[in-house]
Amino acid sequence: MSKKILVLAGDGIGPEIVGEAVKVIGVLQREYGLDVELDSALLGGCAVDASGEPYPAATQAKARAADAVLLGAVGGPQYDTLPRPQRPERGLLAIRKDLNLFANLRPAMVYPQLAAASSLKPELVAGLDILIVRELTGDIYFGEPRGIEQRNGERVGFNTMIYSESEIRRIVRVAFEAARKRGGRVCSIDKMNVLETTQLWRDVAEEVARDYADVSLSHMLVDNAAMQLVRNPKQFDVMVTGNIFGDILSDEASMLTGSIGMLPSASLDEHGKGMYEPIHGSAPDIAGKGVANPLATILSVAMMLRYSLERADLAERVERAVSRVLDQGLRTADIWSAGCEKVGTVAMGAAVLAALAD
Ligand SMILES: NC(=O)c1ccc[n+]([C@@H]2O[C@H](COP(=O)([O-])OP(=O)(O)OC[C@H]3O[C@@H](n4cnc5c(N)ncnc54)[C@H](O)[C@@H]3O)[C@@H](O)[C@H]2O)c1
Ligand SMILES: CC(C)[C@H](C(=O)O)[C@@H](O)C(=O)O
Ligand SMILES: [Mg+2]
Repeated sequence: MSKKILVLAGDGIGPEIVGEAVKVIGVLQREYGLDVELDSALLGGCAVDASGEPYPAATQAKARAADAVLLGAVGGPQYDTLPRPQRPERGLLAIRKDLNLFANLRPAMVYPQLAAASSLKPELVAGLDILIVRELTGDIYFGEPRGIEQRNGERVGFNTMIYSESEIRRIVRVAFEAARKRGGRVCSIDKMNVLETTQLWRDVAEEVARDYADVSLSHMLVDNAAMQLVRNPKQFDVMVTGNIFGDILSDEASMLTGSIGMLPSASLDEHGKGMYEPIHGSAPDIAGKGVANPLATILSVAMMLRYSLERADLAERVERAVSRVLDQGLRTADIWSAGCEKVGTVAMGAAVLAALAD
């Protein structure tokens, strides 16, 4: 039976980059026997515009019924003054929570062709291949109480950082399982010197490690981890951390690879259902200009093929095609360097389509 993919283009550059990724899926369907049905729905600002809600019931029903979801990005300055429940980002958090997508895999890999595009020296990043495993449905993002209120004659803002041991255990297990198939090393990132939540995180990580004699576990405080990522990023194999630290560290790691426009992600539940999206946002500063890099979204399709559609062969085909267009010297503006050919979103997508046959 065909698998169902729900496409949520979202806002800003979302429709531009998702357009190219959907063309890739189309070629895989027509020429490589990928058996999927595509449907689409609204999430984020476009959904607010249409229905007043960022995660409408119609989208929820389709998302629950889908085997995998492909998302562009949501948000934009025009929505930043809306009441919080109507903000596009709330829609994104709601779909992650609703589908129980607790395991966010954010690989940061440096393509050899792009080592010079990194903001670090090429020798520091050449060959870099790290996996950030970010918990996605807990932490300060979802903790209650939260709010802004008057206390003693002034406004105070507050959020709650909270993790249960079962939430920590299941994400740390994901990291250990991934490490087993890679370099065999997990570094757990916390702030246990200050925060009780992350003391528990460290304790549970140690407990999980007892079941994985073949994988080594180390710990690092998050401030040091942020520094080590730019000092010597190749020391890491798998990094596992909570929602807020993972958000920040994965954007930092993206620049090691040349551009945030290169980093895909998979957000998975316990059963292999997933949502796939680039880690970047809706990039309002370049939306509508046809210059956004579609490769993170196309590489997110590769992750979907691997994790939700059981087509690792096609995932490799897509990843090879991306590497091939980089070999050809084609670059969107964010990864451009002297001597390369600058192309826009559609031309980059077309080049990947052509390279699929290689
Ligand atoms: N998953 C998501 O949907 C998601 C993620 C992050 C931010 N956002 C939202 O996106 C909006 C903009 O946020 P921001 O500006 O902080 O982050 P952003 O990631 O959208 O943009 C940061 C910078 O990176 C550039 N950039 C991002 N993606 C690119 C691509 N594919 N090609 C070339 N350049 C790219 C942008 O032009 C910008 O200069 C906000 O509303 C934010 O909430 C959404
Ligand atoms: C838009 C925002 C809610 C989101 C997050 O913080 O998780 C984004 O930054 C991401 O990394 O996917
Ligand atoms: Mg982020």
